[in-house]
Amino acid sequence: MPKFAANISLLFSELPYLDRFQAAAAAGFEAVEILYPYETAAKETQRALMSNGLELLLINAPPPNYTGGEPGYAAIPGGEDRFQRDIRRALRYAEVLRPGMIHVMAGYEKGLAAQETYIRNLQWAADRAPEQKFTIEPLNSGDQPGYFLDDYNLAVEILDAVDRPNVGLQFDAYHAQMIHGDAAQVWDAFSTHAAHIQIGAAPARSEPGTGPMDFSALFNAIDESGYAGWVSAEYTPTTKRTEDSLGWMS
Ligand SMILES: O=C(O)C(=O)[C@H](O)CO
Ligand SMILES: [Mg+2]
Repeated sequence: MPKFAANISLLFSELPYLDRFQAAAAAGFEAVEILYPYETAAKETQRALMSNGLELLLINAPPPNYTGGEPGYAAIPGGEDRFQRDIRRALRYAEVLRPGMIHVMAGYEKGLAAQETYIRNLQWAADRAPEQKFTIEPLNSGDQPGYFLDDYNLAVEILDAVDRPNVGLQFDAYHAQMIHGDAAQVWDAFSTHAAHIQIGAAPARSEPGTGPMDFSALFNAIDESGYAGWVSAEYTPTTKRTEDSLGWMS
């Protein structure tokens, strides 16, 4: 069985932000992700992580409030200055919070110029912080119409062109299923590029077991692939209390 982490932007969101850490630890999690930690002073989040013995796996860049709600500028031609400011800000948080990874959001743009911009910006980020791991994640176009990175083949093309050891693929089983129709097949095809895994059940992005996806088979495939990292639960629980949605873990 893979080791499971909790994305506390979605899980435990029935609780105030700072209370989610204790709830995650009490539910047995040893690691968490926070999509956007930027509204709280980094020291406060650091205290919450440390006092609950939690490892921080991942944050996103950029912070959506700071950018006016846009999910990223990495693939926006002409947005390079903004992108660099975003990454510097994320890195300031990362200095305190020490996330294993920063997911770099691409933004809404299509075409060759966007692709070239994305590659150059990712190289810039990777070279600016060579000790920091960065990820890119395809998001399905039903949830994110017009988002640049909407396909796993494209993600690998980008990673090959970026060609930096500290930039990898974030495999999200929910998005993989929504984009390509079979998350397990996507895992088989792209697992060698995976730096991180997130899970949620299509089509509602709910807990495993609530849709047609076969998570036992997927977990077996993940184990068999030799992937030794975390598998982070990133879904909206169908239950009132997140704890009541965790039956799939056993
Ligand atoms: O939507 C997802 O699956 C993500 O992981 C993004 O980070 C959303 O912010
Ligand atoms: Mg995800």
